[in-house]
Amino acid sequence: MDQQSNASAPPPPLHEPKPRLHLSHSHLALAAPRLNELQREDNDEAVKIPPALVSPAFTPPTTMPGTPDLAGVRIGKDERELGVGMQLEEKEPIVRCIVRARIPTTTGTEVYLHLYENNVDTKEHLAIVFGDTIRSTSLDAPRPGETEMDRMVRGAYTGKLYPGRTSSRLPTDPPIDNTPLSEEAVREKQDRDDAEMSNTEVLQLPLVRIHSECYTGEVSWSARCDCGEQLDEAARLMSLPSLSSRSGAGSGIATPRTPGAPQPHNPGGVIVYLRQEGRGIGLGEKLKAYNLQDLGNDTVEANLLLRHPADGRSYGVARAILRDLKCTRVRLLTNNPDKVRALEGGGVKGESAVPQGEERIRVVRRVGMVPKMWRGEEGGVRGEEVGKYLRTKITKMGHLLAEDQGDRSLDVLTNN
Ligand SMILES: Nc1nc2c(ncn2[C@@H]2O[C@H](COP(=O)(O)OP(=O)(O)OP(=O)(O)O)[C@@H](O)[C@H]2O)c(=O)[nH]1
Repeated sequence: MDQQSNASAPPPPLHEPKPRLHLSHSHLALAAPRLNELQREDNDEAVKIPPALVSPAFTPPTTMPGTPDLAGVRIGKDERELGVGMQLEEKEPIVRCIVRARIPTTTGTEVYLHLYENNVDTKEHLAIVFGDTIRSTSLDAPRPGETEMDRMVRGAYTGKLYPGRTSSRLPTDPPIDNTPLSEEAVREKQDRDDAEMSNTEVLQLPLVRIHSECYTGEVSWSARCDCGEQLDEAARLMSLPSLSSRSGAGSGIATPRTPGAPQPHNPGGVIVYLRQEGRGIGLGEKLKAYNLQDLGNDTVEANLLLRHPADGRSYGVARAILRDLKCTRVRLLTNNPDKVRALEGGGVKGESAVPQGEERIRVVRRVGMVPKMWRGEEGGVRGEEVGKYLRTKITKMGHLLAEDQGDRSLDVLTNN
């Protein structure tokens, strides 16, 4: 006998298979000299036994004080132009937040984990949301036939859940308004000149990090890369109390507030966690790349020797997730210019089709991520291997770091 269910009908699937990435000739050309050298060595049977692996150092779960200038640096014209390493997408992805849940963390900060589905791949991309002001439009949208319990179970509630709660909304909540903005309203918002924003206004924009999955750096304590440290640091910065001016930067301490003065609104933060392991090549291929690195290649050469692009990632899903979270003007934590370009819409072939009634993302400021080792701080990932990796990111992948920071850091790295 059919059982009556009061659960809402599942939404239609969003997924369509993603076209395979193509390797450009320039990638192979870059790798060719090293490839020839390897082949020559191979013929001579002279492949050297790799030096012993350095023991992996532990990436501390907590981060040290020390805060970059959270107002960030203005984005210049060059950073807005299309990069060479980026994978172009055929169309703007569509995303939908399937479920959200509160996660109390070991540092005491509560975050809201949002799990997304999309129409370009079958991966479970995530948004880790800090603060209570950022909400997902697709999660909050009512679904036909759903009950209040359904809404609470999928995380579409306001405030906090507690035993016995029966409504997903609080009596004081304003009605849900999911009407798309008119074209005129969008244009009006977009026309505002970001350059005219004061630092105080900029600090009211959400802090965003687009992070790509790194099993080795985040789970198995790898000191080959800085991924684990960057994830911890992004979380630490997003957990800081509202920073209302630059004077708080550098100390890791929020600017003291004058008693009675209006409290600055905390803009919150988002780590978009993309399942693009190994810069998009997957864990298996990344492990092969590590073996090629032990054989004397750098991180870019190793990818190319495996016939993968130096960087096989794309950021359309991140763009769509940020729009879903209504984070359209952001401070972006990154050294990677491709992320700035891609978020602003440079990652789609031809004209970027931003869905009607939605805004284009603007990276109003870029906040650099400087490794602790470079800042002369304790902790963080250190060692010769991460040094080489960071140097390659600067010299071959165009990562943006101030000259003096770069030079100093390279000294630290090479004298290690
Ligand atoms: N193929 C490959 N991938 C790596 C290697 N080391 C780290 N990764 C991957 O690189 C990605 C980390 O990049 P991110 O930290 O998101 O970004 P980024 O390009 O370094 O730029 P930032 O925003 O400045 O950190 C993850 O997917 C890692 O798995 C490597 O040696 N080879």
